[in-house]
Amino acid sequence: RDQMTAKKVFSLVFVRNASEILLGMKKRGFGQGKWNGFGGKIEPGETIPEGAVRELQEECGLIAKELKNVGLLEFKFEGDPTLLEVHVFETHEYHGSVIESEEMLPKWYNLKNIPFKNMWLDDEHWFPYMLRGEFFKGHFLYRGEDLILKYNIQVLDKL
Ligand SMILES: Cc1cc(-c2ccco2)c2oc(N)nc2c1
Repeated sequence: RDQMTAKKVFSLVFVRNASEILLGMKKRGFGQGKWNGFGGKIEPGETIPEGAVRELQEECGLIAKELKNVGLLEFKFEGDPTLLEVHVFETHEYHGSVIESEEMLPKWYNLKNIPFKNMWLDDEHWFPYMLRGEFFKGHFLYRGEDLILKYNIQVLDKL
């Protein structure tokens, strides 16, 4: 059946320094109660990187001076035709100071101590690719938020 696949495009930005990664505890809405990168829906009229820079500043106060696209994640929820397309970025060069927002409580984590038990279940599968600097594409099928039915991850050469 040719079902209109409603696609929603999101950004997801991780701020890195040599040994740490900045995560935000989502205080409300989608993904509430989970540590994640900073991001949100790409708005009409903005490019994906522009949306990524905007959401990062809105959610934690930092202004990214450069963004590196490190991967692409696609999510489906069983019983929901919507495809979530999440463009993952890293930044190592930024200015401003980290502030708590209504959406997010930011916290630096040592790369050896990432709180996967309080993150989306898919993160444990693809974080190693990101931390190795590999460009990855992953697809995950969820049943609710607490069960991954199927997934695949591939390492891609740069686009
Ligand atoms: C289903 C899903 C969605 C997101 C998301 C939405 C907006 C930004 O990210 C995720 O992020 C992570 N790490 N796992 C995720 C799973």
